[in-house]
Amino acid sequence: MTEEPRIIVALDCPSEAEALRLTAQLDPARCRLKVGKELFTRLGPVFVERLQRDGFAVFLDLKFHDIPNTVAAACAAAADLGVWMINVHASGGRAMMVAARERLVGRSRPPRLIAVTVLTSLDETDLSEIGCPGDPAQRVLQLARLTNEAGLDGIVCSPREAALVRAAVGPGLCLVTPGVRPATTAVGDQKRVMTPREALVAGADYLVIGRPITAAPDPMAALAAIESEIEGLDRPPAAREKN
Ligand SMILES: O=c1ccn([C@@H]2O[C@H](COP(=O)(O)O)[C@@H](O)[C@H]2O)c(=O)[nH]1
Repeated sequence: MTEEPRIIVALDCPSEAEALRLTAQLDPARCRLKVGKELFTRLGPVFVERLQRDGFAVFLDLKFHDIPNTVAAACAAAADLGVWMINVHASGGRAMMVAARERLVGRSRPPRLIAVTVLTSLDETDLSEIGCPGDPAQRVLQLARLTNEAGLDGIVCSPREAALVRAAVGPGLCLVTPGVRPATTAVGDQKRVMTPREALVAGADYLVIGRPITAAPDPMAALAAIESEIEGLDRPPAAREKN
């Protein structure tokens, strides 16, 4: 595999031993890793540094959502770890996203800063219950536009909204999509999903995939099957230009 990996494996594990058992089977040339709230709360920055020493590019998925000053400071702390990508919630608003972006200016290798639009575990009914009635895709689009205006590098959305967002904001915004399920795997708590191939065809730059790989009997074989499914698909410009 010569090109930069488009698959980000969500390393959602209950312990360091379990996480290392998995990463020992994964190849940093073929996937990036996403460290989320569970692992970071248990193991902290030291574990992130360990993964990077092992050669993995790390997306630190802590989804900051707070007042601008607090989020900007948290982003600076995350950037100090030297990770590849960090994120905030777009619903924290324009001022919060701008503050986060500005706090990263001047660093020699800043992380890519992206914003979560609408969690892929939510559908129209869930959104209505939290006071946001309407089509999830329209809300994603609204938050994608706001994120773009705030000058961030990309968004997290479901692959179902990728084509709509691409058409509206163009090739410059990086689209990172969880909610990806190979046809034979369980959907679980995800509600807006597509297969890996469908996601890339729709315009996703990166696929975040957890349980279909991490819960597989042979994680590397599961990753290889996904690679075969997406082989030959062109990389969208946002991913080609900025790895
Ligand atoms: O909208 C979102 C934002 C983040 N996630 C994260 O992605 C992975 C998905 O894991 P699967 O096992 O493939 O469902 C997980 O770490 C989430 O926290 C998301 O799913 N949706």
